[in-house]
Amino acid sequence: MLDFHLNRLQGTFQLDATLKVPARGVTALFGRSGSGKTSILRLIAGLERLDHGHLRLAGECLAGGEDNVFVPAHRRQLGVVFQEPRLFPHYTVRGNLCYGMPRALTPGKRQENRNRLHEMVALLGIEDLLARMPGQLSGGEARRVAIGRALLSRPRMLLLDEPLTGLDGARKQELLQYISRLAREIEIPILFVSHDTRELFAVADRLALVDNGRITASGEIGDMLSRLDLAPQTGRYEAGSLLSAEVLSHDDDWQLTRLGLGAGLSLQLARLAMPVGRRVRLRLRARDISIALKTPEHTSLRNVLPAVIHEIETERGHASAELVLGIAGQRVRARVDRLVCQELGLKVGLGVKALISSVALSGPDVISLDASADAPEPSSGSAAQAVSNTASDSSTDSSLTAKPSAPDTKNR
Ligand SMILES: Nc1ncnc2c1ncn2[C@@H]1O[C@H](COP(=O)(O)OP(=O)(O)OP(=O)(O)O)[C@@H](O)[C@H]1O
Repeated sequence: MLDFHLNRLQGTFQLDATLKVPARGVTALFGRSGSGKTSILRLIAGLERLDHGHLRLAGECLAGGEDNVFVPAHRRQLGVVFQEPRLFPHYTVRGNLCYGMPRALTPGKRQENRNRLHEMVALLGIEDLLARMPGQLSGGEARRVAIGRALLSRPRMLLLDEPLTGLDGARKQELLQYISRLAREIEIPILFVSHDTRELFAVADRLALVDNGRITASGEIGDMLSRLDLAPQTGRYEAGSLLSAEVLSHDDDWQLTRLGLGAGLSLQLARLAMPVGRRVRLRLRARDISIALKTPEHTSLRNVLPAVIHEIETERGHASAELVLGIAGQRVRARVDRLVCQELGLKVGLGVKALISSVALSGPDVISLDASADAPEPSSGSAAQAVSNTASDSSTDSSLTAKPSAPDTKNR
């Protein structure tokens, strides 16, 4: 477990952030540009000193505390990837990758290191770069090498600050999947900063909201996204929910897949190239859900799910109302016109039907949760592209401001 209270005045900016991060899984720091995310990572990495507070990792105090300790950055054993990859300029790419790898004193361990290096090089697609010097790399190539070096060092924690910026779509998806898989396989905390909500949906287990130097709320990502009181921070326009589901069946004739949500309920969407039984995380946008009082007849909508209204939030001056529905025991956000809310007599506790178009759900909204790196199940037809598990490069749907800064950072 990582546990911190980081207090530091930098210029006129007061950082005062408190958080506990479990030993396992990915915690995303999310907040506007200038809210303090990078400052938090720099303090944890040991690149800056605290004014007050403490930083403990697995029970060991790395900074602050009663004795005001300061373990230098290179002794913290953290894997750090910041926006600017800082590679050792006099080492080749191979030298950079091997630099932090654990010492191998037996032939077995040496072989293990070779295997890990080989696997990482293939994953990052940097086979042809191994003999090059950092000065001969493009920005995206240098980023990949920095990620590889951080992961190969067997860190006690990973700090990733916008690690995928500048990578192309396919490479970004592979790395996101890898990070997500890694997080489920290894028992170290991962702190991930990104302004791209799709990246966060793909990898984060928990979300910590950063605002003006403080962590204002934190929790399991699905819960956080479905909390209406956090809507101003988590984003209104692209508001949605993350649901747990499982691939139940495929219909190859009609190129459809059925996902089980639990409690005997299921959803249909375009054919996914994932095997039956695969556990997934499904992203549902609030604006893609309509409400009816009973099951409509003769409709093109394939997904009609019984739901109960848990919360309603209407705001004068807004055309829409925000709802939180309970569907198969999961919290799902929906958005309808305020007028419709009144006309249908929607109120907390009312049983309704949630209508979801299968067209609104696409492959990138479905993220595999299983650790296995098995190749996606082959699929014919256009839906084969639905295998892509997460963000596309072409758009980000964060309602928050993308950040422009590239702080002066060191990788080690
Ligand atoms: N060395 C410094 N001296 C003075 N102020 C600083 C220093 N470093 C950062 N700041 C200020 O601290 C605040 C937080 O910066 P930080 O880089 O942590 O934000 P961020 O949330 O990571 O932003 P972004 O998403 O744009 O990267 C900003 O107001 C920034 O101007």
